[in-house]
Amino acid sequence: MFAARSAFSTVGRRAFSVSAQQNSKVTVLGAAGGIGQPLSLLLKLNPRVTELALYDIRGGPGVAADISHVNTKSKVTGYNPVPEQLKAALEGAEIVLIPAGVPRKPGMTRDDLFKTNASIVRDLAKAAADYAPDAKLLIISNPVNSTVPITAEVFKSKGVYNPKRLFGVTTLDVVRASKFISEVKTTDPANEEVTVIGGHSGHTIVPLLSQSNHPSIDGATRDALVKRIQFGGDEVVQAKDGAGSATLSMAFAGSRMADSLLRAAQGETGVFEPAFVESPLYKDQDCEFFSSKIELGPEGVKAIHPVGKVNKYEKGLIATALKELAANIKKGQEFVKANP
Ligand SMILES: NC(=O)C1=CN([C@@H]2O[C@H](COP(=O)(O)OP(=O)(O)OC[C@H]3O[C@@H](n4cnc5c(N)ncnc54)[C@H](O)[C@@H]3O)[C@@H](O)[C@H]2O)C=CC1
Ligand SMILES: O=C([O-])CC(=O)C(=O)O
Repeated sequence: MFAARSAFSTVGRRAFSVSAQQNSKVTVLGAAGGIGQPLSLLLKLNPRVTELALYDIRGGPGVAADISHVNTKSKVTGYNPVPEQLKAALEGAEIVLIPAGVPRKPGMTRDDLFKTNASIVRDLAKAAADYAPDAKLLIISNPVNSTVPITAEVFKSKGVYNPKRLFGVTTLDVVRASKFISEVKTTDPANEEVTVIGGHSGHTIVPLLSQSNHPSIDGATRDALVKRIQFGGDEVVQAKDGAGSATLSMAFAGSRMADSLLRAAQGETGVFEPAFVESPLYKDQDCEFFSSKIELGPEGVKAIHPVGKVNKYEKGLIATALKELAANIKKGQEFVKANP
C-alpha cells in the first residue's frame, strides 16, 4: 500500500512490537478537511497510535464514527467545536497535528493564506498550550514559514514553549524530491533521498541535489528539477483547479512524520526527518526557524544537523531563501505581538 518509504516501516514494526503497546494519543485539529480525513485514516492504520482524537469546526464526530469502524486496535473519538470538547481532544495527547485552515486556489501564494490561517493557528495553539503543553506539535497549516513562529510566540506567552517539540511539517518537500528525482533518473524512489532545507514555500524550499545519489545533475535538468521541487505544490493547486491543494500526498507525509516521532519516542534510534524548527543554523541572518535534517528522539528534536557541503549554485539558492524566510518569520512573530 505504501510506495517508497513505508509510512510504518516493517523493520520498526518487528523491532518495536512490544513498545507498540505503549499508550500514544494522537490528536488531529482540522480532522474533517481534505488533509485531515486521509491523515486520520492513515493514523488509524498505525499500530503505534492507541487513541485518535479528531476535532474540527464541522464534521469531527462524523469522520470519527466512519474511521472507528476500521478494525485496528485504536480508539477513535470525534469532537465538536466547543471549548470543553477541544480541551478533551487535546488532553493527554503525545502528538497534535494541525491541518486546520484554508488551502490555496490557483494564483495564490501560501502567504496569501496568512490573513485567514494566522488567527486559526494562533487560537488552536492557545488551546494546545493550555491543554497539551507537553505534546509534540506538528503544524501543517500554511503558510508554515509564519504559522510555526506564531505557535512559538503563543507558547512563549503562556510560558510553556519547548523548541524541541514544535515542528513545521516539511516532509512533503522531501517526499516530492525523492519522487521527482527518481522520475528524472528512472530509479526506484525508495532508494532516493534528497535533503531539502529552508522553509515551505517556493524559493524558500532548497533541495540539495549535490548531496543526493546524483550530485552531477546540472544545467537545464537541474534547474527544472529544483523548480519542480520548489513549486510542486503549485502543480497540484493548478490541477485541482480551485478545489484545493495537495491533500493525499500531504496526508502520507504527515502520517510519516508522526510515525517517525512515535518511533523515536519509543526508543528507536537513527530516526531522521526534515522539519521546520527553531534552529541555530541561520539565526544570525534573522532566521530563527529553519528546516534541515533533524534527528528525532524521545523529547522531539534530538539533534539539528548542519547543512553540510553545498555547491555555489546551492549557496545562491540558500541566500535567496533566507531573505524571504526572515520576512515570513517576522510576520508571524509580529502578528502575535499585535494580536495576542
Ligand atoms: N505543510 C504542508 O506541506 C502542506 C500544508 N497544507 C495546508 O494545510 C491546510 C489545510 O488544507 P486542506 O485540508 O486541504 O484544507 P480543507 O479546507 O480541506 O480543510 C481544512 C479543515 O480545517 C477546518 N478548520 C478551519 N478552521 C478550524 C478551526 N479553527 N479549528 C478546527 N478546524 C478548523 C475546516 O473545517 C476544514 O475541515 C491549508 O492551510 C493548506 O495550505 C496543504 C498541503 C501541504
Ligand atoms: O501548495 C500548497 O498550497 C499546499 C502545500 O503546501 C504543498 O502542497 O506543498
